[in-house]
Amino acid sequence: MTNNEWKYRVAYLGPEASFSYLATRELFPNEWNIAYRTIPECIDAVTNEVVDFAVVPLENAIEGSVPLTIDYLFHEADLYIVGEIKLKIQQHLMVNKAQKDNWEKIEGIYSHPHALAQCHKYLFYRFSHVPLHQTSSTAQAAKMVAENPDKCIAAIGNATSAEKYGLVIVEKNIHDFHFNHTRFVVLSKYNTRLPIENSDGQPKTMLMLTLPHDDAGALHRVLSVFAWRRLNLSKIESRPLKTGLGNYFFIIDVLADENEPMMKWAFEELNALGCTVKSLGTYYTYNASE
Ligand SMILES: O=C(O)C(=O)Cc1ccccc1
Repeated sequence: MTNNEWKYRVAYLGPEASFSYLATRELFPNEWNIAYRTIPECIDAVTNEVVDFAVVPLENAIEGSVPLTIDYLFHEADLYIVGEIKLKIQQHLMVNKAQKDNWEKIEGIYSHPHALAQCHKYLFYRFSHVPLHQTSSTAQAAKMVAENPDKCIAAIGNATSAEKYGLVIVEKNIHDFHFNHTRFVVLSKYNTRLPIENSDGQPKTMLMLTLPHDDAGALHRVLSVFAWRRLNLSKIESRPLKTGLGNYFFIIDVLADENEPMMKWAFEELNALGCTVKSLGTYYTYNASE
């Protein structure tokens, strides 16, 4: 991505060695990557043009969508997805070197809520009596454990964070399901596309859609717009509109380019049906998983 005069500034959920950092480094190895404390701060940095891109987690294979990312994109931002990366996620239990012989007596386990949830069974069967504490990221948990050598506590995160913050991994691969991948998306203020090498060449378009109010069969009609045009959907999900119980918006991923004629006509028909549709743009996926 580097050209000679300009280094892109890329926001990620820090600190260094988080999974978001690993995803960012895969896609932007030579750029100027900047750590932020929360996902909304990463998104705001793009909106306010403090950075050129943000890399944020969107969906995990075990835990499902990252609601904070999806809701913030719908309610608070007006950005495009310009690329995607799929990263294999391996969660390990790690402690401070000073506590390495006491690790079975840990008094607290710290991590990002998604990481804690990905290890739910392990934690339930192995450490059911130990309080779990949420941190802003897995790397933040590792950093905190490193800064508190006197406390008998553990973090859950990746091997890079153990190395970076000088922790000892005491149990490897504690996530409950072997297939554990996360989709991270690259956000931009502009509807461009990252030139992703080694993508599978399959364009994908993410739509955010609201149905006309109280209209029986509305979702069926929306799906038929895609179905008879043979536009393949890879995801559909509803999220609360936050205007009252029972009010939702839909996130729909279509395996097609938004500029294809079939897609243009689909947008027209959706509008004619009374839907509000917003395309977050077409992008390609980089597969960093093994
Ligand atoms: O906490 C991190 O390291 C993140 O980047 C967020 C996250 C957490 C768990 C799985 C994937 C991403």
